[in-house]
Amino acid sequence: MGTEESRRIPRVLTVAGSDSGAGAGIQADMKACGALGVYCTTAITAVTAQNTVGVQGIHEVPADFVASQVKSVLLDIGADVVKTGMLPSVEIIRSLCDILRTYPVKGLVVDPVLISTSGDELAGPAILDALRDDLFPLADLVTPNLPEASAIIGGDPVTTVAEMREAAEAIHQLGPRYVLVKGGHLPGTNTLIDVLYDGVEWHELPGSRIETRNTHGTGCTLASSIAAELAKGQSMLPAVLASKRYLKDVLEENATLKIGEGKQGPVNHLFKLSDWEKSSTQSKFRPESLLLYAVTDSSMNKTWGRSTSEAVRAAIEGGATIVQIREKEADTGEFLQEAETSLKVARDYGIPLLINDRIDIAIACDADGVHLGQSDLPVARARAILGPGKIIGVSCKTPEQAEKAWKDGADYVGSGGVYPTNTKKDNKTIGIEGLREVCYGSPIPVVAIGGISGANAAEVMAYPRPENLKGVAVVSAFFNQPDVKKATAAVKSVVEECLKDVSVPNTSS
Ligand SMILES: Nc1ncnc2c1ncn2[C@@H]1O[C@H](COP(=O)(O)OP(=O)(O)OP(=O)(O)O)[C@@H](O)[C@H]1O
Ligand SMILES: Cc1ncc(CO)c(N)n1
Ligand SMILES: [Mg+2]
Repeated sequence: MGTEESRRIPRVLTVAGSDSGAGAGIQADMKACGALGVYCTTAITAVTAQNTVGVQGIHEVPADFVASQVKSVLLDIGADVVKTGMLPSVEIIRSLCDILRTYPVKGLVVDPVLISTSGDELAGPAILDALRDDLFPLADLVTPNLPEASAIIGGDPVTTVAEMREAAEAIHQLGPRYVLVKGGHLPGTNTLIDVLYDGVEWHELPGSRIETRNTHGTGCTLASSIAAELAKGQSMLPAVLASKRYLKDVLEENATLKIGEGKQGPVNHLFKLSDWEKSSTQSKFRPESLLLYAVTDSSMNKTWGRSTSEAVRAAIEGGATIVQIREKEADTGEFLQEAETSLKVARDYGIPLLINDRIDIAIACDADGVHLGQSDLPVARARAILGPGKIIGVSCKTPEQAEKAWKDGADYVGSGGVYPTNTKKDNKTIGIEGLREVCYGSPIPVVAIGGISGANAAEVMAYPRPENLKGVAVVSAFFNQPDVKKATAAVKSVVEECLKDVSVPNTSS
């Protein structure tokens, strides 16, 4: 091994149940620890079938196998802190206590999971005695919710802060160093208080109630994030406060998130890692954007005395849903300049703009992607350079080319020339039949290109058409015209008619 000091990471071992809905249980613990930079190992005590409606089933893991999981972790990876969640049998509790006496850890956080926030029972009354007699005396912290606190102290109601304080004191008598009675179930108040008791002092820790359905797993999350903070070396009160801050962020950021149809959505622990809608790992490509694809041509723009960006604006105002800057004559500086001004226009309208062939230009102006021909940079290399967040289209004349484009990471295929065209020299015409063969052989969406205009767009897009044929790409019929906006709108109305027409079979094919 090199002389380099090996890096350490705080470790938590969670001994808990699996929540198939992933808002609570083992899944919550792993995600919360991950979000807080702590390595979380697991010993699964039960597998539950759960969702946002409630608990549909529980399958207990035999106590000896829970013990094996715990030992496998402690004897190799080790743990700074152990956190317990759902412990569905007395045998599991007792075998865990035996192990913890043999292999002591720095901290033990016990979330006495009896009843989930959805009100479903997760552990029967027999568990209570084992928790009280065996596990609590070993615990640094016990974190009951209000129903659990009530059950632990024998059933007296715990629905006010005063009763929470009394319950915390009574539970502290059972042996844990600290007790945190969680106030998420406090009725009719906008301020939720958690009460932390250390045997001498009560800390009433307030938090505003956040209006959200996504509270399934709040207790597990609080307990495991406290375990994570303790594993980092925090003392108890700062660890609890840091965890409450984390949970507050999670609940606030995901207040309106919709997961599941039930009353209780899950906690979304890892929201900070990436916002899927913005993250660069999420392709921006939407197949429906291929409906009306405007491909610019600088020689036509010169003929009609308009700049590329003026042509782009007119096409978008006429209804173009995606734009490609195709420049075969200009030098790189001119091309980049055209691309940048056109990109500003496209961004104003929220329309994706791709660059034809030139991946360097696409990168330089941060375009939404590139469209590559068969003789351009190989698609796999372009994908490796551009990453997953950019759109890549590929010109294909055969189903084999389409399948290869897909395998190499393309988002869509441009297939043609469907009709003879002047805008691409020596371009083989494949016709409607050739286009359909490519569509049937392509796993990814297809846009038709080549000589398409208002006069023949219906033939291309008429129903029935291949499901993945998403639109038409047009050059001359848009840009070799006195009024680009009008010309674009004319083709758009033909195509949109075809989309509406899903009943009458196309008679011309
Ligand atoms: N709507 C909410 N807004 C803000 N904080 C909340 C809300 N609901 C719960 N909390 C907080 O979440 C933490 C967990 O409390 P709660 O009573 O929900 O635990 P629990 O019932 O064990 O949760 P679960 O069983 O779903 O894991 C507490 O700090 C509580 O104040
Ligand atoms: C498996 C599991 N553990 C804990 C909770 C706490 O709510 C839950 N709902 N499910
Ligand atoms: Mg709970």
